[in-house]
Amino acid sequence: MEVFKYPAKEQWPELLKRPQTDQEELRQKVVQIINNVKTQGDQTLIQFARHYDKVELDSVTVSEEEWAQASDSLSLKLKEAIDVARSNIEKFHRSQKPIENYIETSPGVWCWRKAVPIEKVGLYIPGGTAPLISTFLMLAVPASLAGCREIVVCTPPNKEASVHPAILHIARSLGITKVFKAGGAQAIAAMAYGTESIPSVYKIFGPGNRFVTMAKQLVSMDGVGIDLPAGPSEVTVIADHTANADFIAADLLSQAEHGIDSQVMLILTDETLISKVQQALEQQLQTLPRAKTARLAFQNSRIFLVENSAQAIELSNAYAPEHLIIVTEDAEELAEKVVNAGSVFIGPWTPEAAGDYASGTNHTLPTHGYAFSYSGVSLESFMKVISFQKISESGLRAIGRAIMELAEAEGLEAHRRAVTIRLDKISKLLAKDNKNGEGNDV
Ligand SMILES: NC(=O)c1ccc[n+]([C@@H]2O[C@H](COP(=O)([O-])OP(=O)(O)OC[C@H]3O[C@@H](n4cnc5c(N)ncnc54)[C@H](O)[C@@H]3O)[C@@H](O)[C@H]2O)c1
Ligand SMILES: N[C@H](CO)Cc1c[nH]c[nH+]1
Ligand SMILES: [Zn+2]
Repeated sequence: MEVFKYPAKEQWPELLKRPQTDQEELRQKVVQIINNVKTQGDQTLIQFARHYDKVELDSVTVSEEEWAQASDSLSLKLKEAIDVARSNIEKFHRSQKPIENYIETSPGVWCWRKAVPIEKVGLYIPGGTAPLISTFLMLAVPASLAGCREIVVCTPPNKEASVHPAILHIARSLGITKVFKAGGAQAIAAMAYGTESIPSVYKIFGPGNRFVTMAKQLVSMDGVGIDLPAGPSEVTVIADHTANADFIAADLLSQAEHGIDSQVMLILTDETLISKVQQALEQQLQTLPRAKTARLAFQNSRIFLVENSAQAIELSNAYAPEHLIIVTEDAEELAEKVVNAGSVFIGPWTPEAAGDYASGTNHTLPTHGYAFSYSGVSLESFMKVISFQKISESGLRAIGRAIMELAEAEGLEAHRRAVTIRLDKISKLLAKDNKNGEGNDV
């Protein structure tokens, strides 16, 4: 990892750049894949599985036998780990249930919102280099809690031309039956437009590589909802003299091992940590199975030495990392100053891996600078909030003038008349009541 000592602010934009890819070339490739799926459906999925996943599929559907064997093939330890993670994810996401506020904005004018589940959702579970069982929990648990009626799942087939049994085990426990063997951009297209086997959905969720992320962005232009651009993983660590170099190295490696396009950043206020972390990284890489991938990811990654924690947080906010770990004396205070990040991990005992798997927060998070404007997946992501209003006659009289004035200013006469026609009617009714001696307000 290249080291930058006290970089001047003008250099920050260049130093904080994400790994670049030729977006136009990528877009053209993905458009082609999407078009193939639109015209040839399942056949394209089977062809791409042969080409990219190196497996021969008869069908993209999971067989009865695969479903039946899934749970038995898992160890008890893995099942227990899944239960712990699921329980915490459920607790945290259940607490996100939107509150329905019933507000009287003016006398007689009532406004409220109601959250309803999105009826049909598609979950993409990455599986190119690792079967992300945890991503399935992160998406399927809130989708179920939200009450989505139809949950469609796509994940690349593994070497056995099947789906990881843990995914099937979790699916069964949540009552999800529509799991398909399809990966990459073609899976996104299948869930957006439908194929013979895969139903189309209203909104697609899930992280993935650049092909998946580009496909989500392209189908979103065609009216299909997407959660967020959740691409190659990132972590930034802010550390001072109190931090443990071995812990820092482990956390940096945990994201670098995801893929060669991952990016990890280390911001230090203590110069002596630079060599300590570098040594720890080298030592841990010796026994890391995915060391080759991590080393390549380090080519995109950087170490910054800054003067104090205020500068550290400013630099991190200017980068907007997917994950931010803060291990400084004033970690909680610094965490208060975070304005751009997907998820924050405070103190030495909070590894980023905890959020990846089992603390309860969602790990589907914005990358590539999207944390400037996007949040990670939550329970609300699986819901739409519909606004309602009800106005009484007196309520319309109270706000009618404002509506008419604004409509007139916009030159939209029909809008103005939609109010005048009612106010005229109210006036006539009032006049009639007065004549009859009742004089009630309406
Ligand atoms: N941001 C987040 O919240 C988050 C969460 C988990 C994982 N991730 C990221 O998700 C990514 C997962 O990537 P992955 O590759 O392991 O799995 P993936 O499932 O996203 O992609 C694998 C599929 O990509 C397609 N593909 C591979 N090479 C291709 C090519 N040259 N042209 C067209 N299509 C091709 C194949 O169909 C393959 O099945 C990683 O970058 C990881 O960091 C992000
Ligand atoms: N760190 C990834 C999100 O960027 C999520 C993940 C899944 N499994 C392990 N990690
Ligand atoms: Zn991870």
